[in-house]
Amino acid sequence: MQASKLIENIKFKRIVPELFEDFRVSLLTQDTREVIAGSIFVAIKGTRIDGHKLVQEAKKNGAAMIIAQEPLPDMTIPVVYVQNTNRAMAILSSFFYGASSQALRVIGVTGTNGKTTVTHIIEAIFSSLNENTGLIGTMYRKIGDEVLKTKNTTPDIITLQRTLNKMVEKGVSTVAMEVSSIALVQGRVWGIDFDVAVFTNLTEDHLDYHKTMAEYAHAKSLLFSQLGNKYAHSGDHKVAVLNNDDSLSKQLEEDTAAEVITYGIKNNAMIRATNVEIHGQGTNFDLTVFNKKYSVTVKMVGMFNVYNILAAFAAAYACGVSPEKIIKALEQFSGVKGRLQLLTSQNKVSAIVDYSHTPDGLLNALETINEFAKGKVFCIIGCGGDRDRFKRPKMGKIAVENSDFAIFTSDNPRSENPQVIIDEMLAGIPELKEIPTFIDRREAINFAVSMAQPGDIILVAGKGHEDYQIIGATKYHFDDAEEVKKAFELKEQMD
Ligand SMILES: CC(=O)N[C@H]1[C@@H](OP(=O)(O)OP(=O)(O)OC[C@H]2O[C@@H](n3ccc(=O)[nH]c3=O)[C@H](O)[C@@H]2O)O[C@H](CO)[C@@H](O)[C@@H]1O[C@H](C)C(=O)N[C@@H](C)C(=O)N[C@H](CCC(=O)O)C(=O)O
Ligand SMILES: Nc1ncnc2c1ncn2[C@@H]1O[C@H](COP(=O)(O)OP(=O)(O)OP(=O)(O)O)[C@@H](O)[C@H]1O
Ligand SMILES: N[C@H](CCC[C@H](N)C(=O)O)C(=O)O
Ligand SMILES: [Mg+2]
Repeated sequence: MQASKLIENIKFKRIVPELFEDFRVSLLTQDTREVIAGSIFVAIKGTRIDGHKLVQEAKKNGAAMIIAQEPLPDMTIPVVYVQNTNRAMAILSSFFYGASSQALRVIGVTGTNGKTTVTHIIEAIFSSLNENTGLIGTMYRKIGDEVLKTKNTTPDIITLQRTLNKMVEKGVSTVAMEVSSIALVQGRVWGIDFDVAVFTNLTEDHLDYHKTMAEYAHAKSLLFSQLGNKYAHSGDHKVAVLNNDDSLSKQLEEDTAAEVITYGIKNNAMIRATNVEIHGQGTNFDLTVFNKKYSVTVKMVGMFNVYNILAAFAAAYACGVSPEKIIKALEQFSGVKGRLQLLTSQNKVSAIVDYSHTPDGLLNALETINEFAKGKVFCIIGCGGDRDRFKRPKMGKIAVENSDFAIFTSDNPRSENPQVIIDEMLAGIPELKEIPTFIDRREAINFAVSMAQPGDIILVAGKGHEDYQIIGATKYHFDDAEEVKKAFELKEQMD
């Protein structure tokens, strides 16, 4: 695509110099490290770095044009001044990468907990129909069977548009995508044509970023207010999938112009589960789809997973998939790595690796485990550094009150002092209770495994699928499931 043609898509701009030699754009990027000859570099003012300060580096690396919102010294390459480079990046990337979301069925999932799980269930449903699927989220980006690494749960808009473009090339038809509140606020999904928007729940997290629960709720609502504001005649039918048991859904229903489909357990809903029975190996429930009833058995456990299943069911149903086909896929689905992942030692001690890293997530995981635990429940928990501090005392309290034996340790301390994080967790405990604490997560796991007796369950919470631990600025290899297996082996050798 020619540069002149691409920048035509921005209405209000000033080009310096006004007349420039046109060129074929090789790449559109906001990152100097990606720039190649013939690139357009978009200068973004980030939280750490101001891209405007890197324009010389971009030029040195081959950039042929700069998009900026602040005055730059004479550049000798054309500079397009716009009011907001973030918005310009969203517009340009949509045109440069062929507005691929319009050619795909895009299902966006937002909410504090359950996004990764719901997107995986949705992917499994559409794969079972022999569709070529795409998935974008915390763990990876997946194009069919190809797995691509990812930095953020919801990538920046250029990476996102590039990924969707690749999905179209590879024949993907349906994409399940996690949409984080931070991404919504930062405009990382501006211009994405969602077909279905799913809301899981809203509980406390990310208050370091959003400051108040009201702002956090507003961020989530953007996915719904941006959905379905035009009614196309081509059957391009937008649907909002809302959780009737979460009070925010009323607000989201008001925010969207799309048709709404509700799900729930406690309150009446269009898609509803009743008679839920959870046992060690899975869950049974009755599913009412409008007025029709089905009986369902799934391999996943936990009341919260019934919500996740209902959310995914409603999303697929909204796309016209029959209940029978959805149920068949649900019954096959065995869960997501690091979400209530069960490991058992030869001497019958169980460990569950789970990604619960919010107060609500931790409470849900512990409540589920307590439902089927025969022996004692251990809970190994830490809280991430450089993230919401307010959740630390709450998570400490939840761990102590809902397990027989809580052990506090480090999650990803990042730039913070790990002992300070542990002390903030200890501050949430009402009485002066003796809690074993280990800065070293491996030691915490070994300690719990050495203490546990046959029949006991050890919840290793907070890091789920993560195969790293970030201490300071260094990312070390660390995998909870691997560590548990090693600790089990060590114990078996000693016994
Ligand atoms: C606080 C935050 O949200 N930061 C995000 C933000 O980065 P930033 O504003 O700090 O960017 P920056 O590092 O200052 O860089 C500014 C600009 O300079 C450019 N740059 C930078 C360095 C360089 O050498 N060359 C260069 O060109 C960068 O490409 C960027 O355009 O924009 C980046 C691109 O979109 C994101 O990758 C980055 O996410 C960081 C890694 C992060 O940790 N974010 C977390 C808080 C987050 O977004 N989490 C959510 C929710 C998670 C969940 O609940 O599941 C997520 O969606 O991941
Ligand atoms: N619907 C739910 N309600 C409450 N807790 C849940 C729900 N689903 C999952 N959880 C808990 O939250 C943890 C994280 O689940 P999941 O990864 O699906 O959420 P997520 O929204 O993608 O999280 P993240 O914001 O980190 O990407 C799980 O390990 C589980 O303990
Ligand atoms: N998406 C969440 C994941 C938290 C996972 C936890 N292990 C941590 O590092 O705090 C975040 O970035 O806040
Ligand atoms: Mg996720």
